[in-house]
Amino acid sequence: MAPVLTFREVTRTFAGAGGVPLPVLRGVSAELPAGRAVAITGRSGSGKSTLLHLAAGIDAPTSGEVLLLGRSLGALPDAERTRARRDHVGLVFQFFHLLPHLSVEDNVLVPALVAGDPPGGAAARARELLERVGLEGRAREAVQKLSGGEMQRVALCRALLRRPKLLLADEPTGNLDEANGQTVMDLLLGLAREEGSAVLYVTHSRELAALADATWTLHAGRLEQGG
Ligand SMILES: Nc1ncnc2c1ncn2[C@@H]1O[C@H](COP(=O)(O)OP(=O)(O)OP(=O)(O)O)[C@@H](O)[C@H]1O
Repeated sequence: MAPVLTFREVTRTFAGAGGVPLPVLRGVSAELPAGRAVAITGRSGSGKSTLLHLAAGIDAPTSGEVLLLGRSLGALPDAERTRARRDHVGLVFQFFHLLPHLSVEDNVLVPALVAGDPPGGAAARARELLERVGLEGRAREAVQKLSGGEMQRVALCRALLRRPKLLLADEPTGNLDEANGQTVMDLLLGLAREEGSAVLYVTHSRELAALADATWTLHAGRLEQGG
């Protein structure tokens, strides 16, 4: 079985100040097998978010390949790349990116709406996920009334709604206090494990990185793998 995610000799160079090339990733190769959780660590500016954006197909490598379930994202036509992302990748961000005026439940349902899934099945799945994160009683409330930790739990349900093979999270606890961050991280990893989703998450916290099965540390454009 192909790994969920493969980086093959990936480089990413940006145009830096004054147009000077800024090589952020200098040849990164790594594989994320199904069901594994990996934490990306490294100093500020080491390329953690860049790596995550490449995994999501939001950004493209300067050279090398990113493969999702064995298919090279760069080789896919735009529409197929979008579909691959929609069908197989769930995203969780630091600032939640929820639609403030919609209800909790409708926020969770957005990916099903975008994909044109049958509404009945999606609604049942949304309720099941909200129950698992302890928000079943809040389903009809406007999401903007929730606390930060609650909002991130909603965002987690949204990301998992369509049973993605890959869950990507960019500092999912970066905007939460320590206790809320721990709760969200426990839920994120616990639910992903139950669902069989592989997880790649960026964190600055050593404690939260230690919850993963492995760590990938970025340093000087290279990736070091740790147990
Ligand atoms: N679109 C872009 N254009 C130019 N430079 C960029 C772009 N995106 C990222 N960079 C640069 O690439 C480097 C790595 O950025 P990235 O956001 O991946 O780092 P990070 O490790 O996630 O940092 P942090 O921990 O501070 O969030 C930084 O120097 C950043 O300024």
